[in-house]
Amino acid sequence: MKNIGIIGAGSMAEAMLSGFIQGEVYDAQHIYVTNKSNAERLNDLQRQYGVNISLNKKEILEKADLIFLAMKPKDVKEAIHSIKRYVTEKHLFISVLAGVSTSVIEEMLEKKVPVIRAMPNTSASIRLSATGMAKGAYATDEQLTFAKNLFKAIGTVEIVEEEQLDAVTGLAGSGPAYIYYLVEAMELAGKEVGLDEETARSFIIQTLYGASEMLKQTKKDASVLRKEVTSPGGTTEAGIHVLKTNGFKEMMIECVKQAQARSKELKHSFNEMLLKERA
Ligand SMILES: NC(=O)C1=CN([C@@H]2O[C@H](COP(=O)(O)OP(=O)(O)OC[C@H]3O[C@@H](n4cnc5c(N)ncnc54)[C@H](O)[C@@H]3O)[C@@H](O)[C@H]2O)C=CC1
Ligand SMILES: O=C(O)[C@@H]1CCC=N1
Repeated sequence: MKNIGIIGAGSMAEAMLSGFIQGEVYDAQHIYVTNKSNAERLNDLQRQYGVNISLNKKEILEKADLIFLAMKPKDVKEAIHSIKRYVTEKHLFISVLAGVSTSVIEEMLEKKVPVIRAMPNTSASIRLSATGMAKGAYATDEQLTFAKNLFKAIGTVEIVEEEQLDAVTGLAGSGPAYIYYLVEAMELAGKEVGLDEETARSFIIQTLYGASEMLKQTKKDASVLRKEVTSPGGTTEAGIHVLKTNGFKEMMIECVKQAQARSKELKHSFNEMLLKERA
């Protein structure tokens, strides 16, 4: 695929194009970005990354053969309506939209277009995304392999059943935000235990990084690694007791389940919409 077109120039789009450029997967000159009408945002992206920009959807579809859909789910219908007349057999679509199934996109495009769904996260911007991926009815295995290799350049990729993408969204698509929220709490804790902001932040980042690498490199269960930290009657036990007695695990499970449920809600709302339109 020579050129990519990214429709929707927001947080996820920027994370991906940044990763593609950093990973030398696509030169900026081969990336075309558009959004609904925010020329200033597009100019900022062009200044920062050197990508091509245009508010002319026809131009984007003519220039690019690989098209990323990266608008919010609520905007997908209008976005697809604005491009479908320009879609040809040269196009392969990769959608990163939460909760919008490939069949819905195919129906909105009114063509048997190859569509692949990817659920990355914003760590793609530093090429450390965790991406789940599934192909639609008209995408080939070769196209799925191409898409997988593309996202492997900006992190890890797991091919899943499309039905599992709601779970992937809840766990990993939204996952960075849970960690950032934990860090916000730890930063407040650092302040309350008498550390200045910069010192606390430095300790927190290294502790998170170290724990992440311990999980990755030792391949030990988190419960085992936690026990290795927890001296009987020591400081860790005192801290973990607070988490246990306040339902920390139960809250995290519910957090992920609610995010998955929202992804399913989005999916069902689009299916309902299409059913009504067919009627
Ligand atoms: N932000 C994240 O961490 C992740 C987001 N996603 C998915 O990526 C998509 C975008 O999310 P964000 O980047 O956070 O949203 P965002 O609001 O930052 O970006 C959305 C972009 O779509 C553009 N847009 C809206 N209507 C359009 C139209 N008709 N034509 C062209 N562009 C249009 C907007 O101008 C905006 O630039 C969502 O579907 C979300 O589910 C997926 C994984 C992670
Ligand atoms: O919050 C959202 O809906 C998007 C999808 C996964 C992460 N952000």
